[in-house]
Amino acid sequence: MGTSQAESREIQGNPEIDCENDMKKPKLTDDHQSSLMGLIDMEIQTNITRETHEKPVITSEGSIINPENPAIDSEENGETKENSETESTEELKKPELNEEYNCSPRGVLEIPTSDTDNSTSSNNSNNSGSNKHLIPPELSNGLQWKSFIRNIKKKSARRFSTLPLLITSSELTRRHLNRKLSRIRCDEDDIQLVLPDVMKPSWKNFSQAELSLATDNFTPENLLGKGGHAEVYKGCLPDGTLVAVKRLMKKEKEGKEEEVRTGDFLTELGIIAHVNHPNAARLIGFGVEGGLHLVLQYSPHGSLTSLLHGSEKTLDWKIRYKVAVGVAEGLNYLHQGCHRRIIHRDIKASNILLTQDYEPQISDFGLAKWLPEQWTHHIVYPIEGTFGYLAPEYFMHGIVDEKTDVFAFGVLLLELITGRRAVDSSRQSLVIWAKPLLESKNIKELVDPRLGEDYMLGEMKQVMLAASSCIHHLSAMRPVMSRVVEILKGEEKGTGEMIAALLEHQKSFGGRGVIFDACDSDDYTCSTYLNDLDRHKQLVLLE
Ligand SMILES: Nc1ncnc2c1ncn2[C@@H]1O[C@H](COP(=O)(O)OP(=O)(O)OP(=O)(O)O)[C@@H](O)[C@H]1O
Repeated sequence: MGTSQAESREIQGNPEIDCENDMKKPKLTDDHQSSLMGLIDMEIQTNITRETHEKPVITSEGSIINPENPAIDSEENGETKENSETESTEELKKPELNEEYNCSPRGVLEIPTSDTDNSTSSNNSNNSGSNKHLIPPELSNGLQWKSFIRNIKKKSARRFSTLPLLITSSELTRRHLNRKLSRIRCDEDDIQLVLPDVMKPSWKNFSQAELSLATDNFTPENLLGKGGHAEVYKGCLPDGTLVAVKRLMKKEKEGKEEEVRTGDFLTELGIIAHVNHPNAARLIGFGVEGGLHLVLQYSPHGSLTSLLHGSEKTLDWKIRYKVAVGVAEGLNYLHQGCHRRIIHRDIKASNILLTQDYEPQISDFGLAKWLPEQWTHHIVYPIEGTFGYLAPEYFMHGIVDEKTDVFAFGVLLLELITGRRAVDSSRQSLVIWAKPLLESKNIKELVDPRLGEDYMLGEMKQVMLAASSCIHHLSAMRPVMSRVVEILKGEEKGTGEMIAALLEHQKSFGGRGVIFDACDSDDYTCSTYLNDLDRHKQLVLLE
């Protein structure tokens, strides 16, 4: 999460609640303390239902936007007022829920209540009688925990709207559970998590004292970075492991409601705990005392932004190419290789961290969305992300699918090629600047002058080809990430194979047809897109 980006995020909770339609949703009562992971699960569901705060927001980086969207306003907001936004969304997506996607990433992370709370558990979205879990006594009894729960309960009550539930206990069949889930123990604590077999991590639940010890009491000297709603501190565990402790800030300048920020934070926890790939940030543990904390693997080289744009030293082409391929593989995993289909929604240089050997890791899953298999896309509000990286169908219509990330990845590739920022200090969009040069294959003009001739021409051409196809203004024309990986590695397929791969890909998403895209029509040309982008920029800058 880049500071300016998060600073500009502005969301309002859904003021309209349809409690009567919440029959299947987890009910939280004072007597039934739900678990952290159960709450994460709810967070993910409610995340989908947020309504936009229609005011566009500008940030120091020009990074975030939340523009008024006429199409949305006229067609969907009206409906939202009467019937809830669900219906319009449903109409577009026509989801047919089945057991294959009846639990979200958050769903499988649930830690239901203690044995005495069986009644609540049965209401809980993912619980099944055979999956009882325990909250550690220090959590379930502690004031800290109670106030945390209370806080979230308020939020849950306010923000549950009428989206169809993606997860219900009845939908979780035993066969499904047996096949996909296993119970694991979470470190020494009595937390037991339900997780896919493949993952089996052992997260530690850190006490406040342990986190304070690790970070030297969160001393400013250990501050690694500050986002819009979190601060990240370097820490060292007693066994010498270096970690990054991400702490949710209590207050935010922007006025984003605390409960919404908590939601984003839990979203991040829910997703990050679910991913397991060398090119995705790794969760070591979490803490709930004295606020919400994520404990992550420490990335010694910091973010790609600092290496590419914030350092005197020129970043070698070899590392740039490694980053390009690694991020592509990480995204391909999120989209297709992961247990669930995850759209990151905020791919940008500051969210790519580098390990000791410069292996890139996708981080900051605060905006990520889980997309059910047979849905073509989400329509989301508010339109969050970072200006300069946003696909046209997203910033104009709020449409989110894999191609949203593909576009942002294309912009990231342009940064690696050119050494320029997605939006420079004079608010010039890198996409607008680079498009004509890519089309004319003007390598000399495009390539970062700091690189001189120190790059492999073949690799450079591959990265340029990938960038060019990823930033296509028509989402259907952008390649899927598996193909982007091939292009980057020079394993490009012929046209026939490409079409076959595309059809195969579509089949793998439940036979959906060509991905719906409001911008995908013959009369939506590249120049229309560039005009839109320019107008969009003006809108952001005017605010
Ligand atoms: N695991 C890590 N290892 C090293 N540094 C990290 C790690 N995680 C985060 N950081 C540093 O802290 C900064 C802030 O991280 P984070 O992703 O939480 O915030 P952000 O991206 O700035 O937030 P937002 O974009 O939501 O405003 C990062 O840009 C990075 O420099």
